[in-house]
Amino acid sequence: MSQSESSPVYKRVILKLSGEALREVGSQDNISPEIVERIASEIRAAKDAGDVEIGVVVGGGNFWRGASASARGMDRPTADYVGMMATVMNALALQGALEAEGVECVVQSAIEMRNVAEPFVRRKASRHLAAGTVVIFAAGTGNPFFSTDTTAALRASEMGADVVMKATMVDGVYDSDPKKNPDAVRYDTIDYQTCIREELKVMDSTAFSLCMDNHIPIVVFDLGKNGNITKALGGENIGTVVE
Ligand SMILES: Nc1ncnc2c1ncn2[C@@H]1O[C@H](COP(=O)(O)OP(=O)(O)OP(=O)(O)O)[C@@H](O)[C@H]1O
Ligand SMILES: O=c1ccn([C@@H]2O[C@H](COP(=O)(O)O)[C@@H](O)[C@H]2O)c(=O)[nH]1
Repeated sequence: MSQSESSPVYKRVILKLSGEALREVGSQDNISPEIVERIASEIRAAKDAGDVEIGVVVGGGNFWRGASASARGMDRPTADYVGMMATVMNALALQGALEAEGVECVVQSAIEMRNVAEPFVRRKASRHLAAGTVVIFAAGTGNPFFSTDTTAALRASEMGADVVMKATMVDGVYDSDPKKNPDAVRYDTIDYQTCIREELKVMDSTAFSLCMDNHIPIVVFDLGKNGNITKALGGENIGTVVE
């Protein structure tokens, strides 16, 4: 992929932010204001640098994961609704940080909570994006048994986005989980079918399938490295491309 100054590589992007990455390693706080500020300033820099429309889906893994709570005995749908609420907390924190950076921003929630967020309305969200406003999609899909990765794939499909950028705790897609296998090998590019067939758990298979069906490439990159969000949104090749 090459970047030209006159035509941005991506017109409309869905940026999936890891919830887990919002927590500082070793801290008791689920959200690090410093990390959120850094992310917000990188998003601002990307907007300043180019004409890119940015929708954000934020995960909830810094607070809660429904599947883990369910494995410990909690009813799965209830556990999943708790997880979706967690994403709303992260969305509000990010909204505050973006506004402090002077970035126009709204939160749209898939579960109605009008005191803190607009309800998710597809056409309104699309208009916000077209006007240059960052839209943070909170509360996942609004349905249990899904993930925020699937939410990113879904919102990207609905919004006609060019790409899903998954900013996470690893720097790409490997042939096995690099956190468990130090000998894991990273791919520069990989196809959706291989990710699904080999059960590469960097994203769930529903998310891979939805992107595949709608021809939306996915870029997986390391959120922990300063400047990566700005680079990725600017079209720099800094992770694994799934297409
Ligand atoms: N084949 C693989 N390649 C890369 N990462 C993998 C692979 N298999 C498993 N993983 C794991 O997937 C994780 C990223 O996916 P996951 O959805 O769990 O995180 P996240 O996006 O940070 O989530 P959350 O938003 O829930 O906090 C990585 O931290 C990595 O350990
Ligand atoms: O559409 C959705 C999205 C999320 N959930 C629940 O929220 C948590 C946190 O999301 P992550 O993708 O793990 O960051 C998730 O574990 C689910 O429990 C959901 O139910 N539906």
